[in-house]
Amino acid sequence: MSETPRPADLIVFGGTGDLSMRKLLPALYHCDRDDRLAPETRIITMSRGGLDDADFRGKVDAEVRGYVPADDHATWQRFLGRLHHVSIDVGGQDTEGWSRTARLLAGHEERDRIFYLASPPMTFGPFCRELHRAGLVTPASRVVLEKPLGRDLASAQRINDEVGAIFDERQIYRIDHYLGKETVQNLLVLRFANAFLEPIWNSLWIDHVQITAAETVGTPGRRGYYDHAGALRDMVQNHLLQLLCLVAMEPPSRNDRESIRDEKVKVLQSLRPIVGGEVDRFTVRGQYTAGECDGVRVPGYLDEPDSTAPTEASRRVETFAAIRAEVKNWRWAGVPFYLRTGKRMPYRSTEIVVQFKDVPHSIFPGSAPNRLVLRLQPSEGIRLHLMAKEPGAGEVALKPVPLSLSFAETFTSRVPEAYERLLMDVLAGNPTLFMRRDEVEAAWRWIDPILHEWEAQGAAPEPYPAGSPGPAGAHELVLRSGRYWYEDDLA
Ligand SMILES: NC(=O)C1=CN([C@@H]2O[C@H](COP(=O)(O)OP(=O)(O)OC[C@H]3O[C@@H](n4cnc5c(N)ncnc54)[C@H](OP(=O)(O)O)[C@@H]3O)[C@@H](O)[C@H]2O)C=CC1
Ligand SMILES: O=C1O[C@H](COP(=O)(O)O)[C@@H](O)[C@H](O)[C@H]1O
Repeated sequence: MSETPRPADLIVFGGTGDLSMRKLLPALYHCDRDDRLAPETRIITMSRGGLDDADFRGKVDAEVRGYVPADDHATWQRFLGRLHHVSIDVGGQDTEGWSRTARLLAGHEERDRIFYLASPPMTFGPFCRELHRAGLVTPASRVVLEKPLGRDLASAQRINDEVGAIFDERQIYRIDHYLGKETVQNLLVLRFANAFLEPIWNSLWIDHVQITAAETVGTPGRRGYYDHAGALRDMVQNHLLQLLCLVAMEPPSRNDRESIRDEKVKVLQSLRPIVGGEVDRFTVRGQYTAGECDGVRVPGYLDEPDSTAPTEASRRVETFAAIRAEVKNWRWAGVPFYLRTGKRMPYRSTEIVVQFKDVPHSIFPGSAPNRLVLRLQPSEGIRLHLMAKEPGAGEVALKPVPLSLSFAETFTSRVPEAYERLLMDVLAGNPTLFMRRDEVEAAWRWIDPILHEWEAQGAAPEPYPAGSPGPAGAHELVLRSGRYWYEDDLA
């Protein structure tokens, strides 16, 4: 039986940004529609845009409507009624914004108070300090920090210190929305609730692993954020490394937040550092130029529509990154983990491909190694590529055939968006699927030398046309060891 939701005030800092409009507000609407928000729960958003409640509701009505089902007018109106907006310039000595926030929150100190920081990471410290100064942190407060936490190890440590000066670690929820995706949670179930995989889940049987997060979207309107992030900080440091951890981790002793997080940290600490001259051999960076994506002609990164003009930072930022990583431990010695992510790729797909080794001695011509594909999105599912005999008499002819599990076909209930799950976990005070400080910092420790080398070189990334599967260097990265990317699983 589901618990009755408790009334809460959810304060979303960065409430007019891309994340809020595309993901958070649609997810909250779905929660509302499923009666998972208490009637009194309010969503108070903040930005510098000078909007009031009515302006903001109008903006959401116009912009978020496209991301949610248009079937329930009454629920939509109820949802709009929960929204409030405070115009505030954090870090800009804005006292009026904080006074208005205090007036809105006054009298509701007993409620759960969630501060969701959906804003650039450099605003996290100032926001927490100003929040504390305004006297708005209650014992029932929690703070959610979006990724990437900082832009390198030093800034991540500083932000962790700054936020930690105001909130206890138990009140801090470091979000990586990939951990809320159904297939990602299913990866743990697949590995640790089935006996057959564990004996072959190692370097004796596995040749290599590919983790791809390909997007068709570009970065229109996000130059302010993206020029200072790039694909390595935006996707690899967090989402892709989290996926790598879940594939590579040892079986935890319990399904609880500390046991799982302990095992993930061990993987991050076992990653072989990529330093100095190795960076050119083991990493690739690209930036999209104009091309055709999803059948539409789109501009290159530098010509994306934005309120600010491209700068030198825009020219150097990567919208595609690929890395050959290695986990230096007994289980994974010699097994490359290829990671890649890119904007304006030919398809939207996030997949983990586990490529097994070939049979030690083949008695049939045309055999190919088995491959396990975990598809995170779209159409979540698991596929195992096996060899089978083509029916017929005469010579045995082999054919690779997939054994497929589609979640949509197997389970009738709607697969919730990752943010729905995670927002509900924050409201319920459950931090299991959130990252611990040492985990985030261990990821930065591995990423830092790559960033430093790229920055020291100062070179522009390799161009690739929008709608293509990334720069030529990405193919050379895998080809050097006689491998290739599995595009056919993704398309
Ligand atoms: N977009 C996405 O799909 C995802 C984004 N994220 C993370 O979420 C964060 C935000 O990303 P995104 O939404 O794309 O960024 P945007 O640039 O689109 O939005 C940033 C938001 O923060 C507000 N803001 C920035 N500085 C201040 C300030 N000093 N005072 C008040 N408000 C401020 C902006 O409002 P205004 O400028 O009007 O003040 C805007 O609402 C980033 O850390 C990103 O990594 C994480 C997962 C997915
Ligand atoms: O964190 C981010 O994720 C999105 C991709 O998320 P997905 O759930 O659609 O795979 C990405 O577009 C964005 O740049 C990044 O900040």
